[in-house]
Amino acid sequence: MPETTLTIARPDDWHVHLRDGAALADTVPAMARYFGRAIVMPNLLPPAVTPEQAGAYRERILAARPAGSAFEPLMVLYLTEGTTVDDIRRAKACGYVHAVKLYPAGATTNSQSGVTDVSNVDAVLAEMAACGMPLLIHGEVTHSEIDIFAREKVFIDTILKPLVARHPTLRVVLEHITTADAVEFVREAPAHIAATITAHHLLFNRNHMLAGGIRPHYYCLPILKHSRHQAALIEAATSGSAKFFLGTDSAPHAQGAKEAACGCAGAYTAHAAIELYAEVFEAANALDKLEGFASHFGADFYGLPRHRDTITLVRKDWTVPASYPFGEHQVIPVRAGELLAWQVEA
Ligand SMILES: NC(=O)N[C@@H](CC(=O)O)C(=O)O
Ligand SMILES: [Zn+2]
Ligand SMILES: [Zn+2]
Repeated sequence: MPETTLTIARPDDWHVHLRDGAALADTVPAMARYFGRAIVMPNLLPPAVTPEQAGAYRERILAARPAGSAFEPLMVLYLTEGTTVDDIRRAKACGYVHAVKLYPAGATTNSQSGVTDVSNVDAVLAEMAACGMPLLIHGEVTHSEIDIFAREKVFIDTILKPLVARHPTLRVVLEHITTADAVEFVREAPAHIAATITAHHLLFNRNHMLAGGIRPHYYCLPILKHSRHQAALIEAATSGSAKFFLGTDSAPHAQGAKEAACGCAGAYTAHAAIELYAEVFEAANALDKLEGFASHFGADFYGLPRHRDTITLVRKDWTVPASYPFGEHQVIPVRAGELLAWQVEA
């Protein structure tokens, strides 16, 4: 008999995009539905590069919370070649900045202010290692001659391995991993090097995006890979290893920006995040491993307390709406119009 309910400690999302402005009225309530905390990505236009800018962004998020919500946004500084050691010290001291994000310049949405050569930020990384500030990494190279499906592996081999060798105590999260190569790198690395895994990279491979028609709502970065990489991610997420934890990378874009001749990268999953992960863990016969992945390992890595309260998932079919409001626009969610098997009890 399949399990019909599952109660787990309240989960957190260790990688999400809430955007800004009018969109916050939609993205923050969606995230606050049952997530206790979220690591909020700083790739705004312009990006949040100082603790003051991150603090102002935090206030805008807090103001968009539904009445009575205890949802806590955990802020991240956007690393640029202008970031100073003093920025890191002030970020550590302010209490609300929990990490610094490395975007290789040109790698993804709003990464144009990112880093062109990581050796230019070594002094800042040394300060982060000294004060225990985690570095979150979008792990892809950007050179036009490198195949898009190889960009994560080439980044690990040519940028990340030398970086962790230069900064052996730096806490690192390789974000939204998509390959067996990333799983292997993280698994073999010391305990202070971890990874987040999205629901969509567990549920889908590149055939879902490209076979039988091109489906722009599956287009995200790093791009969906071969099913053998998907299998490696499922194995890692459901293994019970504390090095792999939940980060949705829910990244909403307006419908028109995705359904375009040159569409934006990003998949929206905040409408059904834990519900989508539950489907993956159930299919892998590993529902007993969902709580560690979703509610324990990320908090432990960031040195934050695990939540004491719980949420309950119920096995009950529901149909995902065709779209959700997104500021002045609409966003098309992952699995729009399709059935999902799990629901979170209100
Ligand atoms: N993942 C994506 O495809 N897009 C993200 C950026 C990112 O996380 O790389 C976004 O901000 O839209
Ligand atoms: Zn990214
Ligand atoms: Zn992201």
